[in-house]
Parts: sequence; structure tokens; C-alpha cells
Amino acid sequence: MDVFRSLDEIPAGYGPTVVAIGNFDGVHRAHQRVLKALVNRAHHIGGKAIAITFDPHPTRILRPDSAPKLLTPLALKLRLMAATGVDATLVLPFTRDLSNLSPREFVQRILVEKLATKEVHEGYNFHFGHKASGNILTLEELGRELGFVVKIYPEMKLRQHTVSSSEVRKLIAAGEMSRARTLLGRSFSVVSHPGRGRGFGHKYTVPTINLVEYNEQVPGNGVYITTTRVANETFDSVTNVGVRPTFGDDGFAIETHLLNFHPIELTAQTEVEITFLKRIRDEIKFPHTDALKAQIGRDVKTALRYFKLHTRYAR
Ligand SMILES: Cc1cc2nc3c(=O)[nH]c(=O)nc-3n(C[C@H](O)[C@H](O)[C@H](O)COP(=O)(O)O)c2cc1C
Ligand SMILES: Nc1ncnc2c1ncn2[C@@H]1O[C@H](COP(=O)(O)OP(=O)(O)OP(=O)(O)O)[C@@H](O)[C@H]1O
Repeated sequence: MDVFRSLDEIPAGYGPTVVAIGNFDGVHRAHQRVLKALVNRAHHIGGKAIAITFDPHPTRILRPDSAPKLLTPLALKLRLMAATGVDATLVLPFTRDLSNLSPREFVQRILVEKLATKEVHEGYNFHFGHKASGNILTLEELGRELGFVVKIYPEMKLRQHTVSSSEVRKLIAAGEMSRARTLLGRSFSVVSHPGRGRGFGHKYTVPTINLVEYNEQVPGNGVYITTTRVANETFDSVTNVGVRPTFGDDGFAIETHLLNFHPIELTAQTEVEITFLKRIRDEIKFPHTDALKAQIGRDVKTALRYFKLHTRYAR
């Protein structure tokens, strides 16, 4: 998949294109449906499938106080977009200037002039342009005038939940990993790097890999059955998300204990991806570290039973 980080990076004569525009945070099942259809249509007309997204997320610029935490920071989002088969993603740097473009200016400058767009695929709730003043009807009118077709997707719902980034964020914050998995079409994961622990694990409980500070969406505080990918190798694991109250609310951390551990090389640059499968319990303030250690032993047993029951395919 090509990644264009500005309009200037798009080669002359790139089109014709079939386009979908959106934040695509999470690249969830509704996004996947639109993007896969985009690929089919592009191949059908002999053009290219291109997704247009924004970085940073528009709310970070427009309403920073209420900006949501991301399910998929840009690097992960691009990996997941590539997996849908789209030919390219255009990552438009989201600035005040971009947000001031009217729906017509956006369509004219980007879709018509740069991308020779023949079709635009969007969900029923799509809004675009200055103050989100354009909607599906605006887009259809512009399409009739400027020569592209608009394909509209009805609302996708699964297990009584609207498939939307905000709904997935709520489920993950509540530790509802199975419901989140239904909406995402995969298990939720966090991609980061190792950070520094305090060395308590080795001394009092179990050894863990701590993630470096991570400020995007994470599951609600608690203990989870997880898998942990360290560079190219994946381990079964149990992961604590929270403040470790037994040690005196010592700051937030995500730390994972690998079950089938063997020594591995770990540097500050090593990629660590924790995939959250199931919530086991709340974080507990234990009276002493022996009680915590015994509980972690029980958590490990719960996880081992889980892994025995679930084949890797079913995860
Ligand atoms: C599976 C698991 C469950 C945990 N559960 C709790 C808990 O319920 N309460 C708590 O205070 N700390 C809990 N911890 C965190 C430990 O206190 C932590 O691993 C220890 O403080 C080591 O910290 P360090 O890596 O910074 O040295 C848990 C850790 C793991 C790996
Ligand atoms: N449940 C859904 N059904 C149909 N189309 C959807 C659905 N969710 C998103 N889309 C469409 O996918 C494209 C990208 O959506 P975008 O990421 O901007 O919004 P979203 O997933 O609804 O997120 P949020 O919850 O943050 O509003 C848009 O065309 C949008 O209308």
C-alpha cells in the first residue's frame, strides 16, 4: 500500500480512483466493509482504491479538551488499512486551514483535481468540510455536478451495538473484550515499546515487561488474559493494567508476565504488542505482597486453562 502524507506526494495522473474518507480509528468492521468494497470497485473500473484519513485526529485540533483516545495510532491504523487491500492511504495533515475548506472546495481540490475520483463510498452518517457542514446529500449533489458516483452504506450493527469507533472505545474502557472483538473484527491490541519497571516484580511477585508510557485508549484497570508479541515472537501472557495499589498507588502502568518465557532480547526500540483477550478481575489492594503473588499464581492458572480451551485460530 502506498502512503501519501500530503497532496503533493500524489503522482500526477494517479487516478482514476475510488475513494473513502474518514478517521478510520480502529479500522473496525464497518470500516473494513467500506474499504473492501472500495477495492472491488476500483479493480472493476480499472482504477485505484484510496482511503483518505487525517492526522492528527480532527478533534485534537478542533476540540482538544474532548478529543478521544485513539484505538489505533497512525502506524497501526496504516498496517490495518493495508490489510484491507486498498492501493493507497492519503494521510492529510489536519490543520485549521484544512478544516476551513468548504465541502465543495474539499471535493474540487482533492477528489476532482488530484485524484480523478469516479466513486466515493461513505457510511450513512458521513460529514465533511468546514464545521462538518457537508453530508451524504451534499456529496451526492457535488458528485452529480462534478462527475462521480456516491455509494452510501446503511448503519452496521452487531450484537445490538452500532459499529463505531466511539462504541468500541466504551467497550474497551469497560473491559468488554469479547464485544469489542465482535465490532473490531479482531482482538484489541496496544503496540508500544518496553519501559522501565521498578524491579519489584523480580523481588516480590513475578517478572514483567512494563510498557513505556502510552497515552491512547487502553482497557480499563484490571487483569487480563493476553498474548504478547515481542518483535517477531508471540507469548501467551497475563497483563495488569492499573496503578498497583498494593505498592501504594504508584502511578499507572501496563505490565505483562509471559507464561512460556525464555530469555529474549529487549531494547527500548523492540516492538511489544499486547493483545487483550479476556478480562479476569479488578485490580486489588492486597495487605502484603505474598497475597498478591498467590493471586497472580491463580491468574496464571486461569490463563493457562483459557489457552488450553481456545485454539490459536479461535482467538
Ligand atoms: C497478572 C498480574 C496481576 C497483578 N495484579 C495486581 C493487583 O491486583 N494489585 C496490585 O497492586 N498489583 C498487581 N499487579 C502488579 C504487581 O504489583 C507488579 O507486577 C509489581 O508491582 C512489579 O512492578 P514493577 O514491574 O514496576 O517492578 C499484577 C501484575 C500482574 C503481572
Ligand atoms: N456502523 C457503520 N455503518 C456504516 N458506515 C459506517 C459505520 N461506521 C462508520 N462508517 C463509515 O465509515 C467511514 C469512516 O468513518 P469514521 O471513522 O469517520 O467514523 P466512525 O467510525 O463513525 O467513528 P466515530 O464513532 O468516531 O464517529 C464513514 O463513511 C462512515 O460513515
